Amino acid sequence: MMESAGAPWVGLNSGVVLSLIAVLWTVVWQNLQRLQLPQHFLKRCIGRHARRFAAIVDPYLSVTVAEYDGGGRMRRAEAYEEVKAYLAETTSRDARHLRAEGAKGADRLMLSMVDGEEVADVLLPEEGGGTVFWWAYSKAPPQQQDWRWGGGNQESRHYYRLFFLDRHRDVVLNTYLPRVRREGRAVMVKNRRRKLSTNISSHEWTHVTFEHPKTFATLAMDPAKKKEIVDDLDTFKNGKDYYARVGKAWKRGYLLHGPPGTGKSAMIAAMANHLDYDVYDIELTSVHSNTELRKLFIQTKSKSIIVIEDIDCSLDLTGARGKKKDSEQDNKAAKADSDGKKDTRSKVTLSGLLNFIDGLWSACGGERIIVFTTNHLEKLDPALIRRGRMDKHIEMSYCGAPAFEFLASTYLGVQEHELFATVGTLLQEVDMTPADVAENLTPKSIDDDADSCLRGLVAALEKAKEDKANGRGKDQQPEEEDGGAVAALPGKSE
Ligand SMILES: Nc1ncnc2c1ncn2[C@@H]1O[C@H](COP(=O)(O)OP(=O)(O)OP(=O)(O)O)[C@@H](O)[C@H]1O
Ligand SMILES: [Mg+2]
Repeated sequence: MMESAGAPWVGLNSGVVLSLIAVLWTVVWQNLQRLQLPQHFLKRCIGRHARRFAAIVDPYLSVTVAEYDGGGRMRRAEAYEEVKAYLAETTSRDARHLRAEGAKGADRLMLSMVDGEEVADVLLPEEGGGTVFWWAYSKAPPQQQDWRWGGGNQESRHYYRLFFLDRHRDVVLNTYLPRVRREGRAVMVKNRRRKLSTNISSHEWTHVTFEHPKTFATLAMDPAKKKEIVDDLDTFKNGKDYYARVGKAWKRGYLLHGPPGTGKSAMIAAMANHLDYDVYDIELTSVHSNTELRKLFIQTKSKSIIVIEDIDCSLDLTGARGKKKDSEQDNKAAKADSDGKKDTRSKVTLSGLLNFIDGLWSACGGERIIVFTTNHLEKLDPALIRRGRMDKHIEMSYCGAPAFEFLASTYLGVQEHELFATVGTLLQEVDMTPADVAENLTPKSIDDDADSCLRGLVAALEKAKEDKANGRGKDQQPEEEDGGAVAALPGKSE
């Protein structure tokens, strides 16, 4: 049953009616003042009657759910997201003008109201049924905003407003709104498309839908090692109670190290797919200070993997903590180089990063994984990678025979072949990354088959062996800019 008679109060007509009443009220007020009645009498009189009068003029109360609440502009209010999701699911049939966004699943759309649109909603039968509420969607004009929200940004902020009668106050606050939030959360989970976010500037994330195909099923590595990692991730994901019980922040740090092309980035994608988490890829060189790093972190949501790739390249970490006073370094970090030289390294300091990892973790809720990757483990400050910060160190190494056989099965669909033994022996003699092996196993033309691909791989391995014998192997490749030799190569673990 719809109380459609109530609609005009919140519709276009309400504006006209209220204006008339406002004019009348002003006239009455001015005449009362002219009568020169004592102020306290006026106040008491108005106070007593004002609520009753307001209830006659507009019997509807309202609850506003704003896009950004008291937490500032950093993060959209959860309640707002939940109401939006709830209304998208339950009332899109009633609204006349809708906005559509892509949802999970290629053909699906998530619908929401456009500005100024109103829809009705009713209580469920078990909640008493029948009672009608009105939801309106609108935006606050820029001048009404808190200046802290946008600085110079004059964008409007949106809000949902629920209208209801005074006699329904209890049921709205204690039954209806809690259900709206619950159901909204369920809709969000259903429609959730995972995001890959990266910081385009020092304080702002931008995101695309995360659709990386890599899974643990297609990641070549020692099966025992793979199982250990998958178990570790599962234990973490299901460990909410455990972390609460032992009083630890619900987070886990992984350090992936190994030469280029050994699958570190592929492993991160597999982790995100396995856990169904979002990924935040922090580009440290765009972050100008520790404060900005903190701001970026505060904006991340739970159920996410925060990634800092090639940590040794983006940050001057070695011994930084010992050499300089932290606060001094923090201050300096915010300023440009005095000699005007362009510094491509981040101004984030080691102490800033350490605070970021363990200090703030605890304050910002849980279920976050942080992953560092590096090609040079020995360059990292021990403080950064000690257990408790980087709980699990995973070495990604050159391709061994088992990894090769796994790749042959994935890429070519062959489990056995006469060249397997030759490839296995050659892989013991030369270092080839899984990336290079995978590339050799990828058919390049329509005529390529398992045979030709494997022969190509054998040829590539023999050439690498010859180069190594002639002193042109990987170990002799260019030295680093700072003159240090390329790190000692880790042995095969497979
Ligand atoms: N162990 C592996 N199993 C399956 N594919 C792999 C493996 N290692 C690498 N690859 C493939 O090789 C390519 C490069 O790998 P990836 O980018 O993960 O290397 P990386 O270790 O992150 O290198 P870098 O240190 O240069 O960032 C990817 O396409 C990936 O799918
Ligand atoms: Mg990588």
